[in-house]
Amino acid sequence: MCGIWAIFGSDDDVSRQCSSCLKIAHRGPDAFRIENVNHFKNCCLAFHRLAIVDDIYGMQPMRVHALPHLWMIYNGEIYNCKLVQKQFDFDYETNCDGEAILHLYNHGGAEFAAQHLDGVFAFVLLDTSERKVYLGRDTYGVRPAFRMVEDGFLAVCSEAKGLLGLAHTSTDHEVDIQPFPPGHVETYSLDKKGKAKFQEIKRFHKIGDMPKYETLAPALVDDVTTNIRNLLNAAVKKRLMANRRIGCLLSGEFS
Ligand SMILES: NC(=O)C[C@H](N)C(=O)O
Repeated sequence: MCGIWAIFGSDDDVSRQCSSCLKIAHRGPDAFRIENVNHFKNCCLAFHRLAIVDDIYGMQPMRVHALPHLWMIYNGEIYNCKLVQKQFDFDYETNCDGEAILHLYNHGGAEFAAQHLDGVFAFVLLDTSERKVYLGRDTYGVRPAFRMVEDGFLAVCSEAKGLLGLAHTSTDHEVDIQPFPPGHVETYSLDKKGKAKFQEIKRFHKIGDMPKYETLAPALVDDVTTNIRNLLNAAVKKRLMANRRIGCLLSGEFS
């Protein structure tokens, strides 16, 4: 799982507000971190981690020495992290899958990054040099993300309950907490006071369109059964990039 929580442009006491992130503590049994960004005092990022890849250096908010202006939290698995490293000749600092997002963003922007991720993800990326915040979510919305925007205040969380009680002027009944739309990237700018201003929302991919990244899908042959077996094998294989010894791939329903 993993849980992400972030606020920008708060007028309240951030050190008090950030305790709301504990409402999603169940999403990350391995470690948690709450971080307030220097020079961006009214913003805060928090992360609850279920460590799947690089449990030593993969903690978040993720930062790398080569890109000190970027702060990122994400919930997800990026199956093609090694592939994009080779493709674009990125110099990774960690072995964590999400580092790909930072380098892809640095290479071509947020939409480009989201388009080149083969995986499941919900991310919040803060670029302190551009004073911009980017939100992104995978095409199928496998990883959850909710957000609330209220007059310069932006709050994001893996679960809606992490946003309750945060609004400055509205009550929880009035506040507009929305699921973040799958397959989209949204941009906010931060003014001098750190207030978040909506800039744009872009659909980076939709179901049915060919993805921009190189798929590892095997070539189709004339036999349907062989195709199903090959595609299923490839789909399972690409998900085996985790450091965890045991995994469970499940599709189904419990009633
Ligand atoms: N689990 C996550 O959502 C983040 C990342 N893939 C990790 O292993 O920590």
